[in-house]
Amino acid sequence: MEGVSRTAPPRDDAAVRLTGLRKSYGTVTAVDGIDLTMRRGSVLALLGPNGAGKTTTVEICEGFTAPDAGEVRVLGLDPRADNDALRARIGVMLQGGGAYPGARAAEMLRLCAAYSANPLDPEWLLDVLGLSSVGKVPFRRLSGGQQQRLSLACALVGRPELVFLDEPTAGLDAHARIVVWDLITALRADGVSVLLTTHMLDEAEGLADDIVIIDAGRVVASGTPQELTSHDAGGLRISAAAGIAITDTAGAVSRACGGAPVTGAETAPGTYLLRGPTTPTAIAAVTAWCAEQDVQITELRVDGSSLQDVFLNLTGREVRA
Ligand SMILES: Nc1ncnc2c1ncn2[C@@H]1O[C@H](COP(=O)(O)OP(=O)(O)OP(=O)(O)O)[C@@H](O)[C@H]1O
Repeated sequence: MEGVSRTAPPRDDAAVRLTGLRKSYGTVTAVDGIDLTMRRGSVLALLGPNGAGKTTTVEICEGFTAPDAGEVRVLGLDPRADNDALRARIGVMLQGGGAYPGARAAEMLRLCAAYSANPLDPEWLLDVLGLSSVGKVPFRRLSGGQQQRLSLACALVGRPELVFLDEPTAGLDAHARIVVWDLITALRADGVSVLLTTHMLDEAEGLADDIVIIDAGRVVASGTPQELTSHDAGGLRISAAAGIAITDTAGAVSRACGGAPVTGAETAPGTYLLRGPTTPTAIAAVTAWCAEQDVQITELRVDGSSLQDVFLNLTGREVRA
């Protein structure tokens, strides 16, 4: 309009931006105030134990689930209000194929490709994912791993700018898993943003630029794999009878290590973590103290600062709890 100056709204450069996201199902709080920013062109892994709220978060981003509260921006758009505009720009890996179970694999992929103005070549994608030989097989007759790979192909065939992958390698054999990892790496090199959920720490560590660990619907840690692991100093993990005086053990280790700070905690009955030095002197001090107290150690392990340890320390659970 002449004489009216319009200022374009600022472009949201994040692939995904979540602010104060909440979602409950009846009395169950699935997402309890998640804030998250995902950079465009990056791979972000959402990690968390079962029931942490990963799938709910992703479903909200995809526009399938409405949040109770909070703001959601995906490629700068509202996934529900702007669903049509967004649908053409994102790829979603639906569990179970999200398709007519009678459709043949290649047919299904071509159908998905037909929704896009500039799709990838479906035959090429079938080949890359090792599905060429089952192109004529109906979806329901494919093995679980083949169905999984076809779902991935359907998510990618439209050349999305951003793709959501909910446990993309769950149930795949080692070879297929590597194929999928290579594909995700290639997508990232092409500038595609990838948000994946996973229970596999090596997958998150190997693929992701950024990791967000969620537990009970909240973000408990986030950062690059290096940032997450460098904050955790590690320690000595001990298994012995329940109820030993672990603070005394910590004191003995500290004295042996020249007064270095050492803290001790019983993380589960009979399982202890001594945070502090993990040197041969520290280990010798632990075994000497246990010998003096007649405490039988059944396991003594040096915890490095692996993502597994970070995860365990933050959530108190193994990844598949
Ligand atoms: N449609 C639903 N109706 C009721 N409760 C639900 C629904 N979807 C999820 N929940 C509950 O919300 C919580 C979070 O579930 P969600 O599936 O988001 O977790 P998750 O981290 O993806 O778990 P998993 O790794 O087991 O898939 C769980 O307690 C779950 O039982």
